[in-house]
Amino acid sequence: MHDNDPFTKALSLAGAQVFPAILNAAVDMNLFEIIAKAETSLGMCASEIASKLPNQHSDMANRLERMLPLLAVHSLLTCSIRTNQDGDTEKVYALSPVGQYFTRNDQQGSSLAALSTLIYQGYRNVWKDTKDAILDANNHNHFQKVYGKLAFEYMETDREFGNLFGQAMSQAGPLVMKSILDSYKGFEGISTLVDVGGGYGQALKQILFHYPSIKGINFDLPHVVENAPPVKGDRARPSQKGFDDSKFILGKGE
Ligand SMILES: C[S@@+](CC[C@H](N)C(=O)[O-])C[C@H]1O[C@@H](n2cnc3c(N)ncnc32)[C@H](O)[C@@H]1O
Repeated sequence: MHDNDPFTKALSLAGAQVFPAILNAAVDMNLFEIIAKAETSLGMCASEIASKLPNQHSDMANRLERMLPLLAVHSLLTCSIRTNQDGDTEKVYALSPVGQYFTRNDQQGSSLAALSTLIYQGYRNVWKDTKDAILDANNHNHFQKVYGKLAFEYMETDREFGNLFGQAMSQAGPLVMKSILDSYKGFEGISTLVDVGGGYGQALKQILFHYPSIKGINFDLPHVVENAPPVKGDRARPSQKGFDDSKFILGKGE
């Protein structure tokens, strides 16, 4: 059987739920952060990774050895063979350029980890009845049907979900904004910029960092603004290119 053989492809799709579950477990267990700190570029073997986990048991490395190849098949890790001093070989795993996006190792602490947790765990009740969202003619907002409220109203009552949403947006957003700022020049010449629905204000902070003369107003719902982590700037050197947080204002919507 070949990889592109229809039965092989169909069989792998029949088990398609396994990969999101393993990716979610890897994010929850901080595996990408652990592997990112490997001492050599070749990476770490399963028992070395297991030794860094807070939970220890004798089968841990063996269980990791069953999940790490799946992450490698999906290009999140690289896998190579290391020969030890005694001549034994073992598999070692390192972070790939794709896997880097699931760590928070860049300067802004941006990452796709919280976004994947939001989509897998945060929305788990929404996924259960997906077909209902299609078949029920009266279902115009599936989130509202499942939770009894519109998404942003619900987030005000379920702070855990609201915080996860806020983290997902503020950690993933900068990765997109970085490319926008590289090519889009429409912010040039603006004196005041209002980000309506700006969440925790990370996107606005990035724009103000590139355009220090802009005054920014981050506008969002009161509970979002109240929970936003403080935005720290570069007040000591406001005339230099950088982010001056005296120009950053939080606006509360209703
Ligand atoms: C998809 S998120 C965008 C997050 C943000 N732009 C970022 O990059 O992190 C949409 C945002 O709109 C906000 N929002 C929804 N309804 C709002 C309203 N009536 N007034 C102000 N903000 C609102 C939500 O709280 C949420 O933070």
